[in-house]
Amino acid sequence: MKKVEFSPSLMTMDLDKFKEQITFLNDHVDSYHIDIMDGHYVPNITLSPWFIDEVRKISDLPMSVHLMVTEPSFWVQQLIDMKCEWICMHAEVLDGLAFRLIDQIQDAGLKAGIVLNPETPIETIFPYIELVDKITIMTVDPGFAGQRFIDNTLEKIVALRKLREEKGYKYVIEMDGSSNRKSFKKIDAAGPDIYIVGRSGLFGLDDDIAKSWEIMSKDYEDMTGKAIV
Ligand SMILES: O=C(CO)[C@@H](O)[C@H](O)[C@H](O)COP(=O)(O)O
Ligand SMILES: [Co+2]
Repeated sequence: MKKVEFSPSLMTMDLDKFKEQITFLNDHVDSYHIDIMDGHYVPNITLSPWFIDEVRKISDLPMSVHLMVTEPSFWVQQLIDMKCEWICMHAEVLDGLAFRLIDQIQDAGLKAGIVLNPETPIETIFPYIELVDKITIMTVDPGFAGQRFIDNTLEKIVALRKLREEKGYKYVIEMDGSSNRKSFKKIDAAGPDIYIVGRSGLFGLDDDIAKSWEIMSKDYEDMTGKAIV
């Protein structure tokens, strides 16, 4: 069975424990999830390219940027210049830009991802789905941590897996939003490749990141019967 990956959403980490948490997670996770918001696409402002540079000083792990912005072109070029390994853009702002931006990212040797809001159907990205390296299904409304899990988004994960199997597409499937003890079982049944874990699933579980990781691993194992490897 293919290994499930966990990618911490760093906007929910404890900034007063930045070095301690990143140093610990470097040995346990496969990538970092960096939420960049512009205050327009969603009514919030969080991380930035500067933050990626700070993480890079103490980590060699791939960074996956989740761009919640109305002008993706501006941010994409900056992230390409920084050689950010995964650049993920919301499908809802890609009309008339999708092919150009996906090419731009991939021509630079980086990976292009597409993110879908809870109410956006997977059919929206069918014209370019065969090109993309990752598809992220939002399981909450974008913009904030601590929101309720939207169950019917999981149907899209199931459909994407089926489609990949049938057509031989290359994308990996990621979920983002409120993955924790309460939702692990239903997420596991849908079967994404990557779980984004934030405050409710990881950072908020204990003051000590090693203990939080241990609790999260146990939660996942209790709820799915599978160990985190
Ligand atoms: O993109 C977003 C929110 O717009 C996510 O990456 C969240 O940062 C994460 O899903 C929070 O998870 P919880 O803290 O709510 O569990
Ligand atoms: Co995100």
